[in-house]
Amino acid sequence: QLYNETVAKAFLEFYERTAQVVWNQFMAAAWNYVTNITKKNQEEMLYKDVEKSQHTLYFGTRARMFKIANFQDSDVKRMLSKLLNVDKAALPKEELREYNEILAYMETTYSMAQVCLNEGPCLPLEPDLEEVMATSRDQKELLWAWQGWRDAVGRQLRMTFERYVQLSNKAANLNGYQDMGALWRSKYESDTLQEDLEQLFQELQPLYLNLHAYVRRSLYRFYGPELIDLRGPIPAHVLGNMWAQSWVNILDLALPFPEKPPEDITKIMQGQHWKPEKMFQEAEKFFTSMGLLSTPPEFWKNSMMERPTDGREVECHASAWDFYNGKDFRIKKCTEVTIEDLLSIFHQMGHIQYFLQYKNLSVIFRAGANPAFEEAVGSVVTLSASSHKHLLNRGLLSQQHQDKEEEVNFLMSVALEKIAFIPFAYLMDLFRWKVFDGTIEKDVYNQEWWNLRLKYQGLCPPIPRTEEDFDPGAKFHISASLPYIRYFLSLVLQFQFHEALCKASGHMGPLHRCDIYNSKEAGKLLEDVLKLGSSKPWPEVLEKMTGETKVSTKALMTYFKPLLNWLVTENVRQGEILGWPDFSCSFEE
Ligand SMILES: C[C@H](NC(=O)O)C(=O)O
Ligand SMILES: [Zn+2]
Repeated sequence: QLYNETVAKAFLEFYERTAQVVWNQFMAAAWNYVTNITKKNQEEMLYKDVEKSQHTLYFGTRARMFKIANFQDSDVKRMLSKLLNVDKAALPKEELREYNEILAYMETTYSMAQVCLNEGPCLPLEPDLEEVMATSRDQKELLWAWQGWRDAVGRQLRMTFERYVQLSNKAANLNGYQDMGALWRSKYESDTLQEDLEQLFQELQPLYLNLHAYVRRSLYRFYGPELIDLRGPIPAHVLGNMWAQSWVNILDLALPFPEKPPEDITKIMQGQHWKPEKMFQEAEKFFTSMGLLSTPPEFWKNSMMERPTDGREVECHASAWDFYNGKDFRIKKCTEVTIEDLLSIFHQMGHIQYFLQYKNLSVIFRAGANPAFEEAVGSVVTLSASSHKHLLNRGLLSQQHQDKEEEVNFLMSVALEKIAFIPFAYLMDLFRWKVFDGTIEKDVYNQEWWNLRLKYQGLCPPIPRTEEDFDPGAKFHISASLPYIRYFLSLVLQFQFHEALCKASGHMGPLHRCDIYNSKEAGKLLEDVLKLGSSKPWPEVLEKMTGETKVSTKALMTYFKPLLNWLVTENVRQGEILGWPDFSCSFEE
């Protein structure tokens, strides 16, 4: 029986009404679990997850009966096609339960893991181990934290991860995808995604290789030749971050003009007695200054802004939550009073602003134009918020600091965050796509992980690794089964957005001096994009914002041009070898 468009619209309305309730109940149960990790709360969450999957499956199978090809209404067609992918709900009941238990086990193992000192306290990742990785300059202490974390998390997850891969691929197959990597990539609605990503990566290589060579020299000066080989990869534990994904914490070792050190904004914040709530208010104020939406009272009442002190076990990894009832939106973060955490809160508040802007759309369209758009919104605001102009205006700097040398110092601090991140963000899903498609077999997970870390990031493990280890599992998004290519694409997109919003705000001059704070024009441009959610193909949404339909590295390269010039000159002066030719990391069979 040919279902027609009228029936389809009624079907979608029925979906809409029921989905809001079912999704809201699941989100509430999931929130209760991650902010109070107990067996009971896990059971409650798993139960609500089953209900959500039953709902998804009920509507997903019935959506198949519509011949949408000859429908007129493009929204109806787009909504129905999105319902067709039911993800893990396609698994048989028993396997779905096993899969959900595996997902909960991996994420909980990560969130509860600690590294214990010989005698004395056990340290959690946030804030303790991350603090060690950021501030210690004793490579033995760094090694202790680096190895301890991987022993406590990665090793525990290895076997479970193998079963996770099997069930993920089975779910993907049941939805008509080759493997789970193919299902993840389908969110970008592009049949040239992988080639386009490789192209973007290649364009950014000169910037990364020059930064890598320069930082390697800086680390050589501090740690000496027994630790750093000027022609080789950098050991992964001395970059200021547990995963070497951001190098901003070793700015003091890599400052181009050390005689002009930047002000320590963390110290200034602490000196001004900033508290987490004030950090959240500061981030919200940025958005309202642009004429964008403010957060409802529920946000301030229900968010978790600090690690609880009542003994509750929580998942500290920062995240933003939409409860799909148009009213309840939250951020969960174990906030410390630091500039790094302030910028992270700007990022999370960007997710909240997206939720607020598209809250009146159908639940089916309450998502970013693609996952990278979701990540880019908060990050683009962070580019303005971290500018000297903005920090000075907000009383977080005492002077503008913009002579030529201070400007290079500033751009270096941004590059240590953004440019260092490029190869890490790229390889995270290169690894998982290969695991899902079988290119990387389970008995060489760790060796292949480090092959990619060497090839793309120019890093080696500080000590030989074995196949007892599972180092990728020591990164939150792998334990939580969260795709990561969104962050790579967002890295390029946020500079494209920044250029467009700065232009709209009437900014003149270098891109890195732009601050869109208070710009209603920039706010209007951003609002028009965010309120579309995922209702239109993302190239159309990108064109609305930037006039372009393709992701382009041009804006990013413009932003960092002064730094690249300085880096190339400096690296030539030092006679640096770019890259790490003919090196391999030592590996125990
Ligand atoms: C970049 C990414 N941000 C996030 O998860 O919010 C990370 O932390 O690895
Ligand atoms: Zn994010």
